[in-house]
Amino acid sequence: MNLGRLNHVGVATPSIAEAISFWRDVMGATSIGEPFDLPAQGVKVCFVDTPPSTGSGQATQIELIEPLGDASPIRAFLKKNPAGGQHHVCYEVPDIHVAKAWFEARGVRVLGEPRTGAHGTPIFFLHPRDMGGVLTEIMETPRGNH
Ligand SMILES: CC[C@H](C(=O)O)C(=O)SCCNC(=O)CCNC(=O)[C@H](O)C(C)(C)COP(=O)(O)OP(=O)(O)OC[C@H]1O[C@@H](n2cnc3c(N)ncnc32)[C@H](O)[C@@H]1OP(=O)(O)O
Ligand SMILES: [Co+2]
Repeated sequence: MNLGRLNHVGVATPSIAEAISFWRDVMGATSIGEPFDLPAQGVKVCFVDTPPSTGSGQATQIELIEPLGDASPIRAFLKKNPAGGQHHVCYEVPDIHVAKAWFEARGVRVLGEPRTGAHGTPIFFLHPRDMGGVLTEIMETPRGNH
């Protein structure tokens, strides 16, 4: 399995609207996307892109997520962390099925089957207890970005 780049850091928030003001006014972010709903994943999402250092690399991304619906998987997290907080990290891989088999063969709990994530490619999550306490998302690299 070829582990790829860190695609995004997921930050849970009770209010994407308030988080956008913070990232714009306090953090000085200039590339803030339009929030969009992902009902199948139980979240409202908004991407905040931070530019690459001059002349090198790719932008980094904060993925703001707000609960959508009663069954949202982040409601329990926000109950423990009412102001929100760093929720997960996401790495890219070239092939989601090869990656799933890789982690399963190493006894890491894969949470559910691959499904389409916020970037439009297949994703799955790895249980934080098997990942040093870090909820980890694995996503297939968008075509054209290989
Ligand atoms: C997919 C769309 C988008 C994208 O990028 O494409 C997203 O990223 S959406 C992100 C939201 N979706 C998910 O998080 C789905 C995966 N998450 C889950 O399945 C659950 O949240 C799970 C299983 C990680 C935790 O479930 P729950 O909170 O209901 O259970 P517990 O409270 O009992 O937690 C069990 C255990 O895990 C620890 N925990 C929970 N959340 C986190 C976290 N974000 N980071 C680190 N650790 C976490 C919790 O403290 C418990 O640990 P314990 O030692 O037992 O106290
Ligand atoms: Co994510």
